[in-house]
Formats: sequence, structure tokens, C-alpha cells
Amino acid sequence: MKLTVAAIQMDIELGNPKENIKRASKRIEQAAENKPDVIVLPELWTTGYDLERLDVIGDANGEEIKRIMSSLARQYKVNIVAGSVAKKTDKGIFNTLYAFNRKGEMTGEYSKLHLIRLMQEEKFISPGSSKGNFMLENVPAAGVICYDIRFPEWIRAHILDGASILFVPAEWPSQRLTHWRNLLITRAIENQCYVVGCNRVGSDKNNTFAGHTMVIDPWGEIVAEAGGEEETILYAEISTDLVEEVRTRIPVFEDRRPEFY
Ligand SMILES: O=C(O)CCC(=O)C(=O)O
Repeated sequence: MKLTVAAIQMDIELGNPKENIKRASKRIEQAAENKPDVIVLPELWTTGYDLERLDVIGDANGEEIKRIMSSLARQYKVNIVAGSVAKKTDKGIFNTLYAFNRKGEMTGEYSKLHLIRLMQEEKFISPGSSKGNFMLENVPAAGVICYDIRFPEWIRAHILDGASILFVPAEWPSQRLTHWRNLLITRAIENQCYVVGCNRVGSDKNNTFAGHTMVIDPWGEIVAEAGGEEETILYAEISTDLVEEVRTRIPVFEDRRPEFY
């Protein structure tokens, strides 16, 4: 099966959900003109890392974003991996990814498990507690968020649950671009899966962000990669047959020795 991905590499206006929702909706409309199978957004794209104000500008139970994204998915008959947003609940604020199918039904929800202390995320956001596997058409997929890719055991857990495409919305800073590119490529090689990393561009008061939205195939080859500064929509084709081919050629999953790990 072949799927076309459109990953939206956008700038985010700090603390301004209204403006960011307008921008992202416009980008989704643009991407939909090329009839991709799935559209992807970056991490915390409604608010940016305006952590101190998330209790005011976060989305109560994610309701507004779920409504808008579900309606866009239905309108354009496209799957949407709606990046992540700050979800306010009575148990705390979560950094939560949502996925929708072409009918606008929610197919996945995942709250970031690993919070990045370097950016003080843990002071304002509560960690999730479950995996991000979901079905994309008939293909098992998973979503994790940004810093999560530094934890190979967490990614492997999703792959062992069947995922053959890993979506990674991010707000990854430029100083660590080398880590972003190498971690994504390595996760693709070791798990013999597609990796779609969707990062933002632009700056906030603390960081400049790296862009370099990428799609990597299960052999570790870069199928498409955006630049580091421009807003763009990155298109790439995914072939699930290649996942099977690579896993047959080097049967890593059959050769594992988990009794020793
Ligand atoms: O791990 C990193 O270097 C960056 C992670 C990050 O920016 C995030 O999780 O938002």
C-alpha cells in the first residue's frame, strides 16, 4: 500500500491560538489541494512553548481542536495527525496529539510521556501514561512527541505493538539539529519503519527552531527533507511493502533475544 504524506512545517506565534489555528487551517487547505492521504502538524502548534500561560490559553479537554480538526478531515476527506496541543483537564495540562480519519473520526490520542526538563516542560505539563498506537487507513501507525525520540525503548514498544509508521511532531531547537536528524534516522533503521518528523521553524523568546521536517524510510534513507528556515509543506510517498521487504531482508525482530535484555 502506498500513502502520500504532507507534513506542515510552520512558524508558530507564541501564545496566540487564534492566529495559529487560522494559519494551520490555511496550510491544511493548501496541502489538501494535492490530495495527500495524511496531513501532519508539529508539536504545541496552537500555543508554542508559552508554558507559563498554558492554564489560560490551553484547550479545555482538547475540545476546540478536536472539533476543528475533525471537521477539516471530513471536509477534505483526508487523515490528519493533528500534531499536539496543550490539553487542559482537571488532572493537569497535557501535551496531547490527536489523529483523525477521512470521516473526521478520532483514531488516536497520545499525551507526551517524556517531558523535557531542559525546557522546563515538567513544571507546567503532566506526563501521559499510555502508548500512541493508532490505525492509519489499514496501516498500523504510532505518534510520539519530540523529546520522546531520545528514548529508544519507548519507540520500540510502539513498534512491537505493530506500528510501521512513526509520526513525530516536534518543536526541536536549532542548536541540536544534529541530534534531531540522527535520532530520527536511527529510530527508522533500528525499528525498520517509516519515520515522519514534523518540526516547526521560527523563534520564541528562548529558542530558534530547526525545521528539517523529514520523512525517512525503513532502510534509513531520507525520502524528503525540508530546509531549516522556511515554512513549507513537505510531501513524500510511503510504501508499506518496503517495511516488509526490509524486515524480511534483515529479520531484526525475529533475531531479538529479549530474554537477555
Ligand atoms: O530533546 C531535545 O533536544 C529537544 C526536545 C524538545 O524540544 C521537546 O521535547 O520539545
